[in-house]
Amino acid sequence: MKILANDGIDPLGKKMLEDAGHTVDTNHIPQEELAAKLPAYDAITVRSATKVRQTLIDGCPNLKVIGRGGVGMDNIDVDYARSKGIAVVNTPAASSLSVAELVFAHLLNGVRFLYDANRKMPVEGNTKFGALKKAYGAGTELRGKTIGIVGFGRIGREVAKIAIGLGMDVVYTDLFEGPKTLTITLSGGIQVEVPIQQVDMDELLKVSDFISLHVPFLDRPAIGAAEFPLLKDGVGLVNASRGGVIDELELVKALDSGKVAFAGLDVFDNEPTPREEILKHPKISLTPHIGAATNEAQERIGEELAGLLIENLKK
Ligand SMILES: O=C(O)CC[C@@H](O)C(=O)O
Repeated sequence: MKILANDGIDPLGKKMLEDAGHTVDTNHIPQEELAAKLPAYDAITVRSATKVRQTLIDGCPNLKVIGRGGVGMDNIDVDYARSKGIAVVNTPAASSLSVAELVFAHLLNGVRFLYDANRKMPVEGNTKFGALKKAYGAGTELRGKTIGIVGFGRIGREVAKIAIGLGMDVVYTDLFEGPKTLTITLSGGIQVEVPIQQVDMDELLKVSDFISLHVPFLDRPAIGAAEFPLLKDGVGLVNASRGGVIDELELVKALDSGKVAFAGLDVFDNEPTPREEILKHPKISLTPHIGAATNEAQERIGEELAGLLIENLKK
C-alpha cells in the first residue's frame, strides 16, 4: 500500500512500514495540493500541521487510514472520516513525558527570566551587564510553590510527577473525578505514594503560583476574561496544549499590568503565524509547538503509528 507521511515519520516507523511491504512517501505535499495528490495514496499520516478535512476526505475514496502522530485530532474530521469507513488512529501516550518536560523548561525559564536574558544578553550583555544582573536579580524557586494543572490526563499527570520531584504542591482540575495520590517511581524501582488534590477551577486559579494547561480547545478559553481576575497576583502560566486555551489578548493585558508575571507558550491562536503582540512580548517565553518534538517521543510515535497502520491496512 502507498502511505503518505505528510508531516514526516521517525525512521524507525518508516522502516517498520517498509518491512511490512508498504511504500512510504515522506515528501511533504502542501495543503493546497493535497486534494489533487492524496487520492493516489491508501493512507496518510500527519502531525498537527496538515489538515484532513471533510472535502479532502470526499476526494479520496481509496483512503483507508488516517494516522495522527501525536495526541490532538483537531486537525482531522475524525467522525466524518470514520463514517466513511476510514480508520483514524493516534498515539496518545507516546509524547506525554516530552510535553511535560517542556512545561518545566518554560517554568524554569520564567522564574529566572531566561526568556528575556537570552534576548538582551547578545545585544546589551557587555555594556549593561550589571544592570541586567540587577534586572534578573529577583528570581523565584519552584520548591514549596503550588502548581495548578488544568486537565489531569496523561500529560497533566506527567507534569504532576515532575512537580512533585521538584518539591512543589500539586492541585488539579478535571471533568472527571481523579486520583487523590500519585505513585512516583524513583531510581532503583522504589515507589512513593504522594498526595495530590483535585479542586474546582476557581480554587485552582486562587491558590496556584503557576498554572499549566492540558486540555483541548473547546468552545471558549479555559483562562479568559472571567478567569484572569481570579488568578493569584504574579502567577506564571504555561500553555503547551492548544492555542486559544488561554485568551491571548487578555493574557497580554494581564502581563502588562503585572497580574501575570510571565507566560510560557508553545501553542498559539493562529498557528503557524502567531500575533505580533505575543511574539514580541518581553514577558513571554516562546516555543513553536515543539512539545512532542524530542527524538525519544518521535521514535515512540513513529513506532506506535507504524504498528497501527500495519494493523489497519490488513483489514
Ligand atoms: O506533532 C506536532 O506537531 C504537535 C503534536 C501535539 O500537539 C499533539 O497533539 O500531540
